[in-house]
Amino acid sequence: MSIELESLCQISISRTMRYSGNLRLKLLNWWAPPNRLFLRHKHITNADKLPLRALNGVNPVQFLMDDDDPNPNSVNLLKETNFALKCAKFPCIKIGDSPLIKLYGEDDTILRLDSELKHLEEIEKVDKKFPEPWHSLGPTLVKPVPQSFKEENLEEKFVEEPLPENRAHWESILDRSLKFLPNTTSRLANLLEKSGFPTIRKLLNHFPRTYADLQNAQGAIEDGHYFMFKGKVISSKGMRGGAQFGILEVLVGCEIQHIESNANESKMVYLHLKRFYRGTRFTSKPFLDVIASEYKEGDHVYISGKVKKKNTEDHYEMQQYNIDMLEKEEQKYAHLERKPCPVYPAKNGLKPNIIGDVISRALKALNNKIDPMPSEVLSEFNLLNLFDAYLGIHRPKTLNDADLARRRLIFDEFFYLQLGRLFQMLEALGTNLEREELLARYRNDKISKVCISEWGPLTRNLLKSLPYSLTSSQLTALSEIILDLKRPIPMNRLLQGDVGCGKTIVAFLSCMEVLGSGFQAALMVPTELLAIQHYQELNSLLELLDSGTEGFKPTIALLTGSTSTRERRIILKGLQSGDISMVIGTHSLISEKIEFRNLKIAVIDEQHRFGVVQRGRFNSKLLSRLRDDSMNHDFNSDENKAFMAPHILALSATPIPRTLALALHGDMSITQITDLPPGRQPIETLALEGNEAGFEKVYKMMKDELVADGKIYLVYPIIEESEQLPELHAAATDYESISGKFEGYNCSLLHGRMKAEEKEEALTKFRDGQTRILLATQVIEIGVDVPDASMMVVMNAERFGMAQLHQLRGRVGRGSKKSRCVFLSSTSGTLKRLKVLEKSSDGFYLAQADLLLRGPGDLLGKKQSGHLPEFPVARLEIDGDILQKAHLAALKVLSISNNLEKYPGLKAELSMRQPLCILGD
Ligand SMILES: Nc1ncnc2c1ncn2[C@@H]1O[C@H](COP(=O)(O)OP(=O)(O)OP(=O)(O)O)[C@@H](O)[C@H]1O
Repeated sequence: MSIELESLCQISISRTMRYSGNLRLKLLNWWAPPNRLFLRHKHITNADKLPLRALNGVNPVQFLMDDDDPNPNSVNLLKETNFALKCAKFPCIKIGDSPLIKLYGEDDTILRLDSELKHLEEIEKVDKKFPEPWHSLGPTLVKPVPQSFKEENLEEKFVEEPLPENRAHWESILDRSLKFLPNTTSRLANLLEKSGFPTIRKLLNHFPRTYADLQNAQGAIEDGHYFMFKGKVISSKGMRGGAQFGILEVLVGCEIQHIESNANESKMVYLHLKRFYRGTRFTSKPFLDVIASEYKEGDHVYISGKVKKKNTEDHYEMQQYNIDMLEKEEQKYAHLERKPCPVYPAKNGLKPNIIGDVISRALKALNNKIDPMPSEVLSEFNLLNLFDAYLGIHRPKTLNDADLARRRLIFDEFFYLQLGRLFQMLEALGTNLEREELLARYRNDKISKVCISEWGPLTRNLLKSLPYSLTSSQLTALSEIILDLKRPIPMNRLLQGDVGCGKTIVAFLSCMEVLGSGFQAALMVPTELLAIQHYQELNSLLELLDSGTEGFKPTIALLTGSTSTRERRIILKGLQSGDISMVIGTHSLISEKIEFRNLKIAVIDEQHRFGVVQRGRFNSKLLSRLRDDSMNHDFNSDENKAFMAPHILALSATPIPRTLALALHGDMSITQITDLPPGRQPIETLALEGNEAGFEKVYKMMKDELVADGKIYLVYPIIEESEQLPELHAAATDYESISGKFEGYNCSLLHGRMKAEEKEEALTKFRDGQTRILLATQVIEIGVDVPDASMMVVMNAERFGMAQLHQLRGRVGRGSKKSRCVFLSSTSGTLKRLKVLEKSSDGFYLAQADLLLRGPGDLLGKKQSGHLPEFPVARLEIDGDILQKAHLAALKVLSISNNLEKYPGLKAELSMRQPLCILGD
């Protein structure tokens, strides 16, 4: 009985088995020289796949079924099997006289490149006991291939394999299983899959940990180093290594320059290249002869890999190597340039060499059609195409190649993140016009001139009444915001500025622009204290309004957790009816019960404390109302404007470097206030050890400050003394002793456990000058504004993060008075970090330094960094410029095709990387 294969390269026995119940094919073949199949007893089990090859491409291969099976059942079963039935399902195998049986479905049929020899090698490679052949480092050189195994032709077939309809080329290759790679047995593919490489993309994204220096073996050859050689094969032997394995040993002689003596002298070194094949079946003579015959005496070869000295002088052993045949004359005499050699990290027990070897094969299977990135983006942003990037990172000729490749791969990480966020935002918009409008805004993020005359009368009125003039960056920021407010789509803007730069007034004026045209505004802040402060400040500014001109004075309400039920009810009613124009409050503003009549702007102060989720909730609450309403969606009609999602203006004093801001808020426009109001004096900063001498010095400084009419904040890490942390100073505990020490100057206490009115009273007394020393915890960190506070002392300062300390320091120096800040450390060891603050008062610089020092997670704190996506290659702290480019590129792509219809490849890639984005989260 025989099975005929029709140019078939692989049979999945498991499919046959499944199909034919208990059928066990006893195949006699193992591996094949040109015209015959070697017969060997082998039971094929359910899981086995046997790679086969049509030996001359035309004649069918014959498999002989062994009728001498010691187990008669299998033969009987075979005989009893109704092949006619099977053949209907598998029409390309012929069993006996039956019609052909097809083993795979149309899509799965892949022409395999496997040679039996390669198959055996792979089995070796997964074996843990022996070192594996080393992956190729010289892709330009020719590899010796046994005559009958025409690898190149088969590779071509792999690449040109017809793709299923609607599947882009890059999608079909990069996202395919490793099974489809040339020379990869299913056993190896399964092993790779289990180790975390289910697709070719995953494998190619396993980047080298570092690059070893692959040197031309000209000088001294050091043990354990990577070298490349050119030489001639002296002998090639296949040997039995006992009953369990076969060994191929190729001896190569290389003539190298002997640098220890005269420069013109050369010497011979001998390389013993060893490869092991584990398994009794690899000990047979025919097998050993065939592997040995791959290399013939006198062959010119190129070898690269790690050397190990042998006992005999000038003899080296190489078990991790790559060998390529040098066929062209110029290759034989060309100088070998030193180059980087990728060193891969192991993964889930999989050895780096196996990984490197499969990566080599994957690279061979790719071509430059795999890149979905539009060519205009590649050229505008000076990027390598993806194919070259993969080659560059895995097989660089120079370290510069690797660096260029790395930049392209980082670009992708950022680009798809930005594209996803922007795409999602555009998807949420109804019409094409709105999308174009939004993109136009992103493109012209910066405005060139400020036109105050185009602002609303209320805004101009308040501006005129201010006791100071806005700085130029405050004016530009406000213009950008007002321009956004006039547009028919919701703004999503982040206003950043260092502590005390005057963001609040910009936010107030933005709200006035909206209130003046009859809409409502909401200002949400993280603490009650801040809500009260803003409420008081806005009311006192409105008092200054020149009531004679326009006559409209908006009504402002304060809504916090401490607002009484009765008052709350009145406020909610007022917001619903529109009688209240603006509400300032804490996160109670996003509670479900609040209904606005026509909210047009929501300002979120210190937005990083609320996190992206809460910001989104504010938004979606109103969005859902918009969707629920059965009105027509013409955004320009006045009625509909009331139901449009509100404009969002987020304020952030935490100086997030632009890089981080983009990564976090890729979907937001960013405005930065870069200057401070005039007349500010630099804060004199001192970092001291909090020992006796340190405290004495500080008390002396405090006394001087009080005598000079100053006001002092004392900041503590905790409220009450703690037994667990005896070294920490506590605000409430210190109150008595400080009051005693500075007799004649009143002190007050402010901490989170106090009631809202008590906090307000303490702050008001301090602001009014009734108390001159305020002992506080970090509740004052955010937004507290007492312009004439002139000194701050922070106890156990190392307990606070750098950004936090910078925020705290920003509570002083907010007026024209010269101010000082002292950071006291618990020990001398912790003083060093605090000294950085002595040198710089630039929040952005400090944040950047923090980012470099501690990485993004630490800078933002756990809560917020959870919103940061993970970047496998990129490091936010150093790759900010690439992120910026990626942002621009994403905008460019979307402005050409805002639904990505023109770029199906990008869309496919995006859906693969961020499926929720395309599906609609
Ligand atoms: N252009 C200006 N000229 C003079 N003083 C100004 C100007 N703008 C704002 N101020 C004042 O500067 C102080 C700090 O402003 P504001 O509280 O708005 O800063 P901020 O950026 O919100 O700071 P923080 O991040 O600390 O909350 C306030 O007292 C404010 O009145």
